[in-house]
Amino acid sequence: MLSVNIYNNDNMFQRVVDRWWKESGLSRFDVYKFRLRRITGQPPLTTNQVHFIKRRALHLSSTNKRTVCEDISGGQENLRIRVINEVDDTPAPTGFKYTVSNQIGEDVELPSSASGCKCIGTCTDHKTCACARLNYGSDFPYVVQEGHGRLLGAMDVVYECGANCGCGPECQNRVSQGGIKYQLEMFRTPDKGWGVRTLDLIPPGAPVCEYTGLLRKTAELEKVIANDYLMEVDCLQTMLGMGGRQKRRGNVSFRNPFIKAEDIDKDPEFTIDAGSTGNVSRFINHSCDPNLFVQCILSDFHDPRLARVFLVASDYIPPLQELSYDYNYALNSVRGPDNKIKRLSCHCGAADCRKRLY
Ligand SMILES: C[S@@+](CC[C@H](N)C(=O)[O-])C[C@H]1O[C@@H](n2cnc3c(N)ncnc32)[C@H](O)[C@@H]1O
Repeated sequence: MLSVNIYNNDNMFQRVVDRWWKESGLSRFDVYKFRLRRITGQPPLTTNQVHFIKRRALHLSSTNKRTVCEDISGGQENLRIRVINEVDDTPAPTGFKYTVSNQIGEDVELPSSASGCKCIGTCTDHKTCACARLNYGSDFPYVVQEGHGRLLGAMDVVYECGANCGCGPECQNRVSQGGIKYQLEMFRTPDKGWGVRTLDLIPPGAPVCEYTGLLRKTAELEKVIANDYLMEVDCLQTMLGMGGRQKRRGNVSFRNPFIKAEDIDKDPEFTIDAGSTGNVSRFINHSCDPNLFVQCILSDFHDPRLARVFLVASDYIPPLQELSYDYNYALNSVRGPDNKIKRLSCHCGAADCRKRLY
């Protein structure tokens, strides 16, 4: 008989493993799942701090939590994002302006909007939806169940419906649009500053949040003081197999009219700078064994150099688990103002941690 110990606050609960099985995760890793059974006579796995609430699988009440901010978004997100500090006396972060969508830098010119599809209401037929047909496999990239959409797999780029499409906001090809859909919480970590965790169960493929900030030319960033909140928009490089933050299928053909192949630079032309303005994504830490991946999405316009960047669940993420993605820095690639190589130790705690972020 196999049993496991579950720790919740100071309590230890032992459960029998009833059944276990293997599933394929989105990133093609094997995921082992265990169905647990309470031993006869044991108390249920719940404390007075833990409640089950409808779809929101697990929600910690605030009784023994120190809330330092009721909503870091100041009411801008659909769901409030509480900030908790049970570690030290650091107050909620300030010094940045919360923004739910990208701010456009002065020298950045946005392309004109894509023409969009001619569907009405909601797009249902991938053969006739002009946006669906731009995707790998000429299909809709998402499955939508009970109002929640999930990507079928990581893609070089996802084409969603946008501003000039005939369909409306309920369309199944607009899953990333309309703000956050899972309850998130910011919390103070012992060794990584602030971090973000989910209070909901997030299924694999679900877009969790957009990485927002000031969209600026990467070259311009050399003139300003570096910060820890930069995200290069490397959609084009990913599409062309020139690198990029995450492993991709690498099977999307390059057929974008905006850019001539000979003009393409190895380095992304644009970067989202969340140093002074951004959203909850700027607080998501790095892990060498992450539960989110970076996904570029095109909707209103189709220039991949200016794609929107999302963090998407790579697996089931249970309530209270910290969210993380792989920052994917090249080792020794970060230099200080004195031009000396900077090093930053990694505290992600993964079994196969690479020990350094950069
Ligand atoms: C984008 S910010 C993430 C939010 C940050 N923790 C905060 O408090 O604002 C990136 C910075 O967080 C810290 N960080 C993120 N992941 C880390 C990790 N795995 N180990 C150590 N520090 C980490 C590093 O200081 C890094 O430069």
